[in-house]
Amino acid sequence: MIRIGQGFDVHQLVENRPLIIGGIEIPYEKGLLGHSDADVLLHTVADACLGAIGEGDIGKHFPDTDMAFKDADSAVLMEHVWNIVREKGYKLGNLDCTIIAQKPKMAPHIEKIRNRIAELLQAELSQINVKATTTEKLGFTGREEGIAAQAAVLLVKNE
Ligand SMILES: Nc1ccn([C@@H]2O[C@H](COP(=O)(O)O)[C@@H](O)[C@H]2O)c(=O)n1
Ligand SMILES: C[C@@]1(CO)OP(=O)(O)OP(=O)(O)OC[C@H]1O
Repeated sequence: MIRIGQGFDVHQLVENRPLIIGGIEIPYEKGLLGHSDADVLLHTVADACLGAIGEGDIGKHFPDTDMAFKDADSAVLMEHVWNIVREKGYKLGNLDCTIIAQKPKMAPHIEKIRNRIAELLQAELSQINVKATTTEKLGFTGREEGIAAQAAVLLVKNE
């Protein structure tokens, strides 16, 4: 059996926060605001995985009202989600995701992010694709008020 999931997330860009995307810290003058480390890409991937197995979303598993998740490392949340996926008997088919950011330029960081996600999902590099796009200065991402991410995942049931 195969299952498809999709994810979408947005976090506000503010001063005095580190910019963490896809499990890596990116040197930049601003960072993303959230209850956790606000890793917009890992939240999106986690949501896509939870969606594929019919397990709701990360807010259900890690409520932003719970101080246990204050400043949480989203890589740890992602590992937790991936354990749920594995316990249900699924492995990764492939993951495709997009970071929507006017700035910073993501291209120099894409391979590192891809490697980190492959590590977190216990997958081959060829199963993971990470893209970036601007919105041509349009909308909240274009005004650099925030960064969004979306993902599509295919999970395959172990034989
Ligand atoms: N934050 C970003 C946004 C885009 N890129 C790369 O630039 C290419 C062109 O972007 P457009 O928004 O004009 O389509 C895009 O395909 C990415 O390769 C980036 O590195 N960082
Ligand atoms: C990750 C969680 C939990 O710390 O908080 P945030 O970092 O605010 O992220 P969001 O994508 O708004 O929702 C999921 C949350 O419950």
